[in-house]
Amino acid sequence: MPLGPAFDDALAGGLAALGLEVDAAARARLAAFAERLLAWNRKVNLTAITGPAEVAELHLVDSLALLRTLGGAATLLDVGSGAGLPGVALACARPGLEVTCCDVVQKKVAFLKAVTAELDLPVRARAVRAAGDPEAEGLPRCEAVVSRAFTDPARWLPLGARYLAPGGRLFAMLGREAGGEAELAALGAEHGLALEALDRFTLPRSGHARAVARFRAR
Ligand SMILES: C[S@@+](CC[C@H](N)C(=O)[O-])C[C@H]1O[C@@H](n2cnc3c(N)ncnc32)[C@H](O)[C@@H]1O
Repeated sequence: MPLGPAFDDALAGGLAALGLEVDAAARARLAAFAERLLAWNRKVNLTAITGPAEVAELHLVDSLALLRTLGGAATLLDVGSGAGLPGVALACARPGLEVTCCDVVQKKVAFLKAVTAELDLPVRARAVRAAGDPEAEGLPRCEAVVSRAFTDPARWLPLGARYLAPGGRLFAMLGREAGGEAELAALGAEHGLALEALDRFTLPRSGHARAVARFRAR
């Protein structure tokens, strides 16, 4: 079922506010992803956010904000992907990006497999509990490693760093509680990571403050 103008407006407004260029084909993939997410949500608990405009801004635009700091990464691992956020949203927006999503809940991974096959996206979905041992878990080491709403930075940095390919970047997606640059840099240093960028932004419709922190191995 089409999501209607509220979805299109919130997506367009959010992308414009963040200065993100996402072409018409990618927007169509994002809409198709959101439609299937809401359709599956009636039988599998994937998200509490169900209004079309809210899905566009709080899920899709928030996920796509990562494009501002992603650089030229060719491979991306999304840990605790849930309904595919941010991994599937990023695959919709950047066709060349090879994405692996993992989640411990089998039903969510069934959704990820179904939606990415239907939309013909280069996404692998794995049902596994990420515990920091990529080889044993069948997860790749990637140039970009990310999670959203998965755990706090103090736990995420040491775990996520285990999945970095040489020269890769680790991303922490942060909400209102994002610490200052000095605090994040100190936390990174504890785990052998250098803070490279702290990108703060505000989602225009909701006014929610967000940030993305990017780290590299020292
Ligand atoms: C709050 S949800 C966030 C989902 C999605 N990233 C989002 O932003 O909407 C956290 C997800 O992490 C998954 N999860 C929790 N611990 C995990 C682990 N160790 N490995 C993989 N997935 C995990 C849960 O099943 C859940 O789907």
